[in-house]
Amino acid sequence: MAGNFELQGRHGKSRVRVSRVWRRPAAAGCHVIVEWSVAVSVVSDCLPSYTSSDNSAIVATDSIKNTVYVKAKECTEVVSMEEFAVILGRHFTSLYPQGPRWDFYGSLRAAVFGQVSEATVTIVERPWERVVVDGKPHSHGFKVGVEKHSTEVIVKKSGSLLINSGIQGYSLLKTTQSGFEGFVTDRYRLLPDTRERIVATEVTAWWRYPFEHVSQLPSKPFCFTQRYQDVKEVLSETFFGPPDVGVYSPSVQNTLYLMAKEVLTRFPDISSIQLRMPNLHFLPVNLGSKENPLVKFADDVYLPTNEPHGTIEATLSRPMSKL
Ligand SMILES: O=c1[nH]c(=O)c2[nH]c(=O)[nH]c2[nH]1
Repeated sequence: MAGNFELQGRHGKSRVRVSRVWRRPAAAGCHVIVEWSVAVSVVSDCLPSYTSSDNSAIVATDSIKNTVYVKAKECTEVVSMEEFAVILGRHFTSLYPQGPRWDFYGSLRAAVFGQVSEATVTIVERPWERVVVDGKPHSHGFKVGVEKHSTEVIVKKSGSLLINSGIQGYSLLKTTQSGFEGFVTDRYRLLPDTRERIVATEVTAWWRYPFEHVSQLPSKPFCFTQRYQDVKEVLSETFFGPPDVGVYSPSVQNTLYLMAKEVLTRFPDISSIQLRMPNLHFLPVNLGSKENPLVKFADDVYLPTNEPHGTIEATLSRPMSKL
């Protein structure tokens, strides 16, 4: 309580850019590099700093930023961004307070202040990908890819944990095997039924791992990075279908559902997935007049657009356990 009002606050540091290289000896193979943009936000018992000039319980956002670099340094073995986020979350929720503090007059002052009860760590990766030269993966050469892996981890002082991971900017398109027909016909409808169109989207996916307490984290490191690659592959395989014939999509909605279902079917260690798939329309080009039919559309020339676009999203979860 702050006066007659209820006050809640959180603070932290955003866009902390850190890159970590693991230089394995030549015999062990390749160098590994990651580049992460880290945001840390803590809920802490420093309400007096909002309501008065007492900053004694604030963990400075500058110290939060410094911690990111210290922890990156301490990771002598390759870690995934999910593991790194858990390391940071556990650090902030276990280090503070460092024990009771006593003020000048010997009274207990800070035993309860400064406690970080919760830390949210968000990381977005810049997708450096190993280059291939002469058909061989390069030991220390990288180029930037497109779609981005990210994670959001929430750790509470109790050890309660939430790990979400995701993909952003995953652009997919197919030139056929897509249609849209049988939808509502009313006075606003102009769109004809079609069984032949381009479908293009930029997938944003978020999925949740089932580890709900730090004690449930697998002791043998679970490879979150590999799971990210797996999910990406399953999403694209389901979107496109087999290379030679593809798979017919009756709507973005149906394709989205099948993509989400395939992820949950293939990966028991994912408890739910949210997909956002904007429908980025490729409009048929018809130009001309009665006298001068300049361009007549024959499934060949399109006007690519992203404004306006359809917005289609859904979340698919496993049923809650009845236990
Ligand atoms: O796959 C689609 N779903 C829609 O909901 C929709 N609406 C629209 O105009 N075109 C499409 N396509």
